[in-house]
Amino acid sequence: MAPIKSIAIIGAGPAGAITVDALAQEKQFDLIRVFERREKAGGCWIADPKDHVQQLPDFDKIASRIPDDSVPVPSKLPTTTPEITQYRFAGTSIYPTLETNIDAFAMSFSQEPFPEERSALNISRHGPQSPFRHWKAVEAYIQNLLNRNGYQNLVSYDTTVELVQKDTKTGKWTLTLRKPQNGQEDHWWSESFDAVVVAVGHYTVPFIPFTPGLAELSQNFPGSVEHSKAWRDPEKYRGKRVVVVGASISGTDISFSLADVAETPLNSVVRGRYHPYFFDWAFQHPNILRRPPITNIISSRETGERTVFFEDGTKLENVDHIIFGTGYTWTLHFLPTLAKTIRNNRLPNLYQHVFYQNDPTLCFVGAVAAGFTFKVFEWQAVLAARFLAGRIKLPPKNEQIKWEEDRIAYKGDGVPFTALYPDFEEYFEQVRHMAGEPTEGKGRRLPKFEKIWREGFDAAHLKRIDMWKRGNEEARERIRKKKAEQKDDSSIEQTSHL
Ligand SMILES: Cc1cc2nc3c(=O)[nH]c(=O)nc-3n(C[C@H](O)[C@H](O)[C@H](O)COP(=O)(O)OP(=O)(O)OC[C@H]3O[C@@H](n4cnc5c(N)ncnc54)[C@H](O)[C@@H]3O)c2cc1C
Repeated sequence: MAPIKSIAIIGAGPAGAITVDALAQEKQFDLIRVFERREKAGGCWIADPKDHVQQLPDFDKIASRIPDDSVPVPSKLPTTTPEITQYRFAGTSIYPTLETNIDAFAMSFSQEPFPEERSALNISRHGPQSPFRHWKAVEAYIQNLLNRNGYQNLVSYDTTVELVQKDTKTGKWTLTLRKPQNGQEDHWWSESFDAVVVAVGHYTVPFIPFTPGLAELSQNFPGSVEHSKAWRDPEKYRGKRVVVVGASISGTDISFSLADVAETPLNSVVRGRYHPYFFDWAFQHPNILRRPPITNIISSRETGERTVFFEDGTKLENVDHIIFGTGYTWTLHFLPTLAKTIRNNRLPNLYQHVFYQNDPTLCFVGAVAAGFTFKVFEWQAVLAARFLAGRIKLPPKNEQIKWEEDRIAYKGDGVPFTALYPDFEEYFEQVRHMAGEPTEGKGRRLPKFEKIWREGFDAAHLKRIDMWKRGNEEARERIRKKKAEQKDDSSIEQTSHL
């Protein structure tokens, strides 16, 4: 491999930010450039400045199983912004009360502890000593990482990478870039690099399972179908008849937040990734009615019908809202050939989830499922940086392929392939050994995996279970009191009739 002198990083979220530091600390590269389509760093942890996303636009696209996230880049540079761009920019998942869901110290990078400050708005459901952090603290944490050492100068904000192509003659990667120009035509240009690190996350394009009648419902009753990405505040749903679909992190949080707000009972569709020991507690809320998956929806603008049918043959009429907490679809619109190979929310041919086997000058940081995210990004970033600096070699391609085959045999070929849970330590240590130690002060040092991180990770889940148990108990108490009051009222009434 020819020496790597210039590197492009796509994305300035947590993965991109730590990659900048890992690359810079190798002190080996002439040029590091970061391209970020948002106006500032932070990725998933920055709010939409306009916060206009009450309902996601272009519902037809998100209702299909695999949303089309591609922007055609013609050989002649276009003069107008492709329409679909609107959809790709469609807001963030940030809502005012969002907090981290794992303990701050288990989530932080190894050399940058999370600031001590607790929930900025003091809205934590876990009390003042919450181990979790408000999203604004995470945003500041990522931006601080880039503020040091002049890293901000390396970032081109408001810049979307629309296409990445390898020129086989020069061996360089060419990035086609686009920057909006304040009401005027977008500015398009290209830049070339020896290597590219993709750090774009995978929480952009909402996934909504195909459901007969859903698109019609959305058309007949705009605002009735939403994705958790558009979730902001429970008040909007007060007294409304709501179905929440999904029982992973978002679906559970939304169901629990609505249980005392929406019309009772709240209908929660629970199946699929439902975790019997963890999320189960939230669904034991007395106001939540678990429902099996939706089979069909019938709606009519003329008659006002909005009926949802479930797998067990039951139905629910006059539904006001269906909220899908059904996750996101991985997309890579700027690498169209690779994008086509994405299956079951994983990109095949990535050795150690980082190196594209056919050409390891294309690396990925963050192409893994949730769990210890920030630290995993750090380990991956350091591994990629050491390799691109020419300080370590990768095993031959056949061994890389064998690694992937073995993992498929162990984890399957779907989402669990990218889940490092429960073998976090094994992966962290493997990557650390591969990356090796810094030489002559060059490179970021990776510490040994500490058991305490894992304990912190598990403790966070226990804290959430405690919160749910407390909430359930309080709700039961409220219901008991209400029933007792009603009983008192009716006995007074009866007495007065005597
Ligand atoms: C609601 C929600 C809550 C979460 N809570 C937690 C939590 O508590 N703890 C935890 O560890 N994880 C959590 N996560 C997971 C989250 O994905 C990670 O915390 C982390 O933000 C992922 O970092 P990333 O850098 O890989 O991706 P992102 O944070 O998504 O950043 C990717 C960046 O790439 C940019 N980008 C994408 N495509 C392009 C392009 N073509 N050109 C230029 N720029 C591009 C994006 O604008 C973005 O800034 C949560 C996710 C969501 C959605």
